[in-house]
Amino acid sequence: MSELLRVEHLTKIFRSGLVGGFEIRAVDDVSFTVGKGEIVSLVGESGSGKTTVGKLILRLIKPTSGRILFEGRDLLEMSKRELRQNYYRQVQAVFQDPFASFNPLHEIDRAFDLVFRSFFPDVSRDEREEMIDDALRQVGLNPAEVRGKYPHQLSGGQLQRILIARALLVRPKLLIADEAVSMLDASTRIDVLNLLGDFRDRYGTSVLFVTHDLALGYYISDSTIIMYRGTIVEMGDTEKVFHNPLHPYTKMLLESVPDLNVKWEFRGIEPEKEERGIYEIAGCRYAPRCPRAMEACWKSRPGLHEVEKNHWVACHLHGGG
Ligand SMILES: Nc1ncnc2c1ncn2[C@@H]1O[C@H](COP(=O)(O)OP(=O)(O)OP(=O)(O)O)[C@@H](O)[C@H]1O
Repeated sequence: MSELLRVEHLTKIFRSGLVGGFEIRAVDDVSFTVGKGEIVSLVGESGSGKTTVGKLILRLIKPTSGRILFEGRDLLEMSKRELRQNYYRQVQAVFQDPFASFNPLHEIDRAFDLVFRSFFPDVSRDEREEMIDDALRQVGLNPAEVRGKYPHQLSGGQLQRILIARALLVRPKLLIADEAVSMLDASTRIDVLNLLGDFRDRYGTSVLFVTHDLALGYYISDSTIIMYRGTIVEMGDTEKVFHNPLHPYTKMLLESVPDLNVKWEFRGIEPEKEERGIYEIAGCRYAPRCPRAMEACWKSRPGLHEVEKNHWVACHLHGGG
């Protein structure tokens, strides 16, 4: 599979407070690739840095260090004009809350205005109407039922489909879907996920699927990246990561995926985690929570190590030295 996106040693440090403030390494030395037509899930709990990675790729924020290459071109070397005219035609995004993406005072049709102004300024009115109808049909909506409606007259699933229709209208090479199905009910969620898979199969669209939900990641992706506190702890072919998880954090995550045979039970409330301490640890950031932490885990940060073809893990238990 040829490469579309390459992220190299990406780091983003946020500084919190002025005097006596501290640094949050939201993304810390993260490297991975997304192939053409590949669906990659970026999985991790809240605060692991997933959204920050997505924002860096969308160039909404600048990295502290590291590079992002799209088809070999360094994003930092692209001018604002190039980003607007070329990059955003190739890289589109859909976010979590569909309601937040629409102006409640405007008909949903207005959501397409910017796309047409930016990328199809010369199409006629009739062509434009036809393109919107066609895009809506492609995401399983009946144009007659949704056009001319206000956001409050449609469901979250319908609005999210409209946003996906808008993103896919420009036939991007990469779609960043950041918790894009999290707010939908279970059956709509699968429909929307299937839609992403369908687009990949039809048009070769690559997808970076950002989620905290392992089951959804497993369902849709070819490759999986597991993040913990800004770092990648394990990544590789989805089947390998899920069926042969090696990092204690991945194992813990997989054990906590609800299973029909396991009933939820109260296990006490986890104490508040000390954010500051975690970012200052010299070794593995997972060490404070890891049941198998050894001396080395506190002293040095394990690097990603290829344990089998297309399966990497950053753990001292598995040779990451
Ligand atoms: N603009 C910002 N300023 C300061 N800290 C930030 C900023 N954006 C994110 N962070 C911090 O960076 C860390 C990673 O945040 P990020 O939103 O990328 O995580 P996430 O994995 O996407 O979590 P969630 O699923 O809750 O959105 C968090 O500790 C967060 O508080």
